[in-house]
Amino acid sequence: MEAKVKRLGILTGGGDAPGLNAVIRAVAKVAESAGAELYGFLDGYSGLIRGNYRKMEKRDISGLLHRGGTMLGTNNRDNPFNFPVQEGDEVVYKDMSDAALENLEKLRIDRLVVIGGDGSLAIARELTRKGAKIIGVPKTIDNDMQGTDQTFGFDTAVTTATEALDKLHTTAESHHRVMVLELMGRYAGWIALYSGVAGGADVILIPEIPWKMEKVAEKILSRQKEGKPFSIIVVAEGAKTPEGEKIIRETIKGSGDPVRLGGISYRIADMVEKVTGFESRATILGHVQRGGSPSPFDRILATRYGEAAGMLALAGEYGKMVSLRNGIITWVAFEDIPQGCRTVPPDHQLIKAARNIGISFGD
Ligand SMILES: Nc1ncnc2c1ncn2[C@@H]1O[C@H](COP(=O)(O)OP(=O)(O)O)[C@@H](O)[C@H]1O
Ligand SMILES: O=P(O)(O)OC[C@H]1O[C@](O)(COP(=O)(O)O)[C@@H](O)[C@@H]1O
Ligand SMILES: [Mg+2]
Repeated sequence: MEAKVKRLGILTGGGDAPGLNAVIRAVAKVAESAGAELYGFLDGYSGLIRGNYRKMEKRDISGLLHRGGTMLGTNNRDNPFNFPVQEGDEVVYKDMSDAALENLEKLRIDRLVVIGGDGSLAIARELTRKGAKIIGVPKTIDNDMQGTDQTFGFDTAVTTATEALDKLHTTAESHHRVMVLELMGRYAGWIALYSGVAGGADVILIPEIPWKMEKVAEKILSRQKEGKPFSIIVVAEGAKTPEGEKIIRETIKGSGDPVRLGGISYRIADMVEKVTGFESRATILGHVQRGGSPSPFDRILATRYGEAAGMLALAGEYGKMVSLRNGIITWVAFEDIPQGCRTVPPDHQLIKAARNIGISFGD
């Protein structure tokens, strides 16, 4: 293929997700076969603003497919429109988007591939309005992005969470306990729902479905009556308490979305002990869900996304995000991507199926 475009840039933004390296590899391979150069910006948008980059050579992309994380580094704080700058003893937040655009121009980067979640791609959309020519690739373990049916990283996170559930099962059964597993996902319950079903949870609590302690206790006690004096509860970090409170672990100064959720599982374990008399323990699985080698599904999805993004960029397209629709890779214009996070519809088919096989959602 003879490319219109001769020099591509690439960066990864937001929390890392298994499959980032597989996307980078696919973009690099299509660029190489079209005779185009590829420049990788380091640590997300901060590399673009500060001009920290590396030219990607053939040797850089070998051995990448199965590697977790991102070889380029990433960052889930920095926003070019509100970027921390040291002024004397003080850190002040400034609009540094012009510096980002100037670096693209200085390096004569024709098209930039941004691999990121809703936050990083919202920034990409703003930069596009200012003249940057960007192709987006949807990433996040949370699977909460609008404009696509699935993000890469989700399948691996679900696999990791399912393995954790299998392990919690044996100890729950041995000790006749209720084990509560808290999973990531921010304001969406996708990881909790999918791994809860895959791991045989008895109760799944997600932000999308308000729940009551009595209903959770009912499920635990009915299992006890059936001769199963142990239970597994999966809870999404974004699930609220029955009183509607979301549990925040910390707020990160300067971040566009400063809230970091965490801790609901401890509240639930305490309530379960009080209400049912069962001994209960909480586990927060945490960043293990973001790490490790991508599953075959994620390697394939990431490769398909990377190939499509590279081809679009090389053809001179921009202002588009690659997307998966009904098993087909396609694209969606940035301005046609609905705002906000894609949460689990409470009437999702998997929720119905889960209810029909006896899983409680606490409602
Ligand atoms: N809705 C938003 N609009 C604009 N910028 C955002 C938004 N949400 C987050 N950001 C910025 O985007 C960066 C990346 O967002 P984050 O949610 O951490 O990762 P991701 O790209 O995976 O969604 C954050 O540092 C934050 O500054
Ligand atoms: O790494 P941090 O700053 O603790 O952030 C944790 C958050 O990032 C995630 O792991 C991934 O979210 P993003 O893909 O939007 O970055 C969330 O599930 C979690 O709430
Ligand atoms: Mg996000």
